[in-house]
Amino acid sequence: MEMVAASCPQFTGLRPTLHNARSQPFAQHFNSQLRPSSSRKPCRPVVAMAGSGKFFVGGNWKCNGTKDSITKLVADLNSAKLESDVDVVVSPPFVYLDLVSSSLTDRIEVSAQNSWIGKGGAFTGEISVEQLKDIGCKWVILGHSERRHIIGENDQFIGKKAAYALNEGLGVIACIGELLEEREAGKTFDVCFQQLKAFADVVPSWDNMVIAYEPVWAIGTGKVATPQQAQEVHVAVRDWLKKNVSEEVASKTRIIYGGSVNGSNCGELAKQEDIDGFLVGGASLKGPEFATIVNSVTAKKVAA
Ligand SMILES: O=C(CO)COP(=O)(O)O
Repeated sequence: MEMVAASCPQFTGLRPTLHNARSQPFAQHFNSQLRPSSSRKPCRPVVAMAGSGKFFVGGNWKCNGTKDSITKLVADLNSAKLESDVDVVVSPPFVYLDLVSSSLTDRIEVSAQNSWIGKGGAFTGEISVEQLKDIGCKWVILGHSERRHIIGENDQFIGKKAAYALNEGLGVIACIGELLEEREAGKTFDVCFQQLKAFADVVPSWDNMVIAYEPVWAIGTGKVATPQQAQEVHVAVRDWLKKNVSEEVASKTRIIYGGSVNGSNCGELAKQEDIDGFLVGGASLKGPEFATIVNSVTAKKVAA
């Protein structure tokens, strides 16, 4: 890490220098359920490394797996050799969270794929932040494009979920990214900035936030963004944070890339200065390949 700190600005804090409103009334209704900001508890850091600039790799298992396949995946992860200077998180489906959380090595933290917007109660089918913490979850993925575009969550609803989770002490992996037609219309930055702003408007702190840039056209398609395409957006996101939040948040917040990352393309992506890790879908279901992606931090060190 020392060699990296000496030569790579992104590990020193001296960095050079992207909806669907299915039901606005639904989101508005729950706005009123949130406590006013003045009565919120200050954000409790759950993970000491958040904001440290450490490489971050998350595995989003989405709606995949069975008890048998997940038990095997956990065994593979438990025996994998992982570079030490990487934050590693896996995100199983809700029903397997407890199983994973109780059988996975402490080396890897566990994340949920969603959380309720406020305190639990009469919300059929939802899972509260309090319940996630109860079973050892440290993180939650919010704003994933599948929830934005398939389930219909809008920017404000997602922002409020993030604010609630952060206030209650969970780390948030906040996803942003453009659709193919938005990219082709030259709106990539506009879309990402609008999604970012919805987070920035409400979150109490960026200390436990990781931003995942996931171009929707690259998710599950095998069509990975080129390292240059990803780097270009990561730089723009960092610049937006610098101008609209603070220089410190811009330099400390990890911006990770997601979209068809695999064991073969991770090295070239990791070398990009502003790519601070990955959010991996399909390839995270294979323990050895996921380990290769985690260990792509070595490519970053060499590049630095
Ligand atoms: O959506 C993703 C991670 O959240 C990326 O999925 P894939 O890696 O399967 O493209």
